[in-house]
Amino acid sequence: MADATIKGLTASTEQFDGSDLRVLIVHARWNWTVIEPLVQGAVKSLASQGVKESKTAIMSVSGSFELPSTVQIALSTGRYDVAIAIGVLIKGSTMHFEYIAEATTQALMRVQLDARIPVIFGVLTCLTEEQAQARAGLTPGGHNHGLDWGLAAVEQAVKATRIVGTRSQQAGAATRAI
Ligand SMILES: Nc1c(NC[C@H](O)[C@H](O)[C@H](O)CO)[nH]c(=O)[nH]c1=O
Ligand SMILES: CC(=O)[C@@H](O)COP(=O)(O)O
Repeated sequence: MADATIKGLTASTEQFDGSDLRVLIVHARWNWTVIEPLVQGAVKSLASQGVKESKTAIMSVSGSFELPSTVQIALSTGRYDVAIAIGVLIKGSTMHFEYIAEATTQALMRVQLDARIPVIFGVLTCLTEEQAQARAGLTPGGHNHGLDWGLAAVEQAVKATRIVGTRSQQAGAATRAI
């Protein structure tokens, strides 16, 4: 019998309505065979929670290192309620992996805190190609993590809206304060 695992995302007991959300996906093109199913998984998950295709923007960048700046610039437009940054780093023979993994992770955290808009961390940091394939649901027993990123995106965006109000409510509050 295969070893049981306790790992993984437990679904919330609450259902989140994504129908009003504007979602940005920025993905790298490095390691495309794994990126493509991850992006498809995220899109499928968003749609299953009501996010409209017309309100889902998808942008690509070359590598994971380019994710933070592009997410930051896009969020600065005020057009999105949440972003999902998707990249796949696979350990090679130099220290490239370690530097990019660390810098990209730190930068994506900074971008979401500075923007006060949730950024979902869809960056896999894999030691082997097989690890990446399993996490994109490409091998038996694997699981497409893009599905989880879509769930996290809608939950975070809805919860952020509950805390600060919708953008039109925020605009109203600012006007009254002035
Ligand atoms: N090796 C991987 C990279 N490397 C490319 C960098 O992310 C970047 O595009 C380049 O250094 C130019 O700034 N990117 C990945 O996403 N995954 C890798 O495994
Ligand atoms: C710049 C690169 O992508 C490359 O030199 C990194 O090499 P490795 O993945 O073998 O560490």
